Amino acid sequence: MTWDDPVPETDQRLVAAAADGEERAVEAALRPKDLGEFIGQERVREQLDLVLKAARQRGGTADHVLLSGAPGLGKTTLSMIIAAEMGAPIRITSGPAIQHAGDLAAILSSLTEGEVLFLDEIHRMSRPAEEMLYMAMEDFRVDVIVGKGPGATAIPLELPPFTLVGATTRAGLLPPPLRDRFGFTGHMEFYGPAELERVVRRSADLLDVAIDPEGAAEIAGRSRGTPRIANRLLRRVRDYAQVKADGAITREIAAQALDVYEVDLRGLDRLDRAVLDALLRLFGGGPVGLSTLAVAVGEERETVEEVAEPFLVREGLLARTPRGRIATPAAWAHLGLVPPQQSNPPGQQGLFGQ
Ligand SMILES: Nc1ncnc2c1ncn2[C@@H]1O[C@H](COP(=O)(O)OP(=O)(O)OP(=O)(O)O)[C@@H](O)[C@H]1O
Repeated sequence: MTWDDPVPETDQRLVAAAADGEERAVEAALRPKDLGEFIGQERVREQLDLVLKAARQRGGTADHVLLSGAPGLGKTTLSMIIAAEMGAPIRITSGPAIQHAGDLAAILSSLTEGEVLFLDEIHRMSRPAEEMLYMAMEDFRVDVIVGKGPGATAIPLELPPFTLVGATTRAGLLPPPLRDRFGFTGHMEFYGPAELERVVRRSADLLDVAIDPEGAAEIAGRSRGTPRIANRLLRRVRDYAQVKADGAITREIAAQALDVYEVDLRGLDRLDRAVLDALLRLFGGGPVGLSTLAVAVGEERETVEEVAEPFLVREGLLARTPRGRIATPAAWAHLGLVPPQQSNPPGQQGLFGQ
């Protein structure tokens, strides 16, 4: 596997959606092996099931598949399931690992018939590689350039039919000619609490950890809609249950453990809460500029903007406005604080109606 990029420090948080190589190795044991085992994502699952069944009935290779969605929602898992359902081997690489068109040519020319090529972070591939991929996807052919300058010649190379599974967190960044060459695009959504609870119970089963439904629900509720985070929290709660109790996970044990790890009931961690806390206590709920907020929290501007804010916005706790960041009523409620009295004329909803 080539997930070569180092995970930034801020992504080493317990609630980060990204994973490093070590974690991916641990995750391998928890991956569902077929579509029936894959929890949630009903629509994508159903559509993919049809695509794969039809390809199998025709005795051919499945169409190229593009999976988009946030990290940790199961794109890699689905690509492995596609290969398994087609009875085909899978090759895994990523956009950033393909710097030159030659890197891609080497991979493509070594594929066997029907093989699945999983290209993670496909939006981060180099432009020449991307252009080579167009032809490979459409005509199962690449032009290998031999030599340099005016004497360079293109030698056409036939490829066996293969299925490309591209994964991206940013479907909008893909050039339309690339997007159009996928026969099927599946958009992965964040998971609901009931689905995450199933993920936790299934993983606990595989890890041979006793957990009751309330314990699973407690972990699910703090997992930010993301199976990867649910599995990671489960592993930390398992440690706690083993050291501090009899190993079994109940609601109480899960809550105690996640309090120790500073992951709150809604899945906010220390950084998220620090941002909200500063916004509410120091700036009365805003509006306040991003730079000022970052200084108040003692973090880089980018950290606040790219690491903390997306989840706070998604949760409806913070809003980005042209005049600065503002807290929503839910943010006051979440931190157990009372918004300051407003002196606005009747009909205006305080800070939020401005
Ligand atoms: N639907 C699901 N049911 C059960 N477990 C799941 C599901 N989706 C993901 N997981 C688990 O979550 C973890 C992360 O999944 P996966 O690596 O497939 O995510 P990803 O979307 O490819 O992430 P990235 O974008 O970072 O590569 C794995 O351990 C996987 O088993």
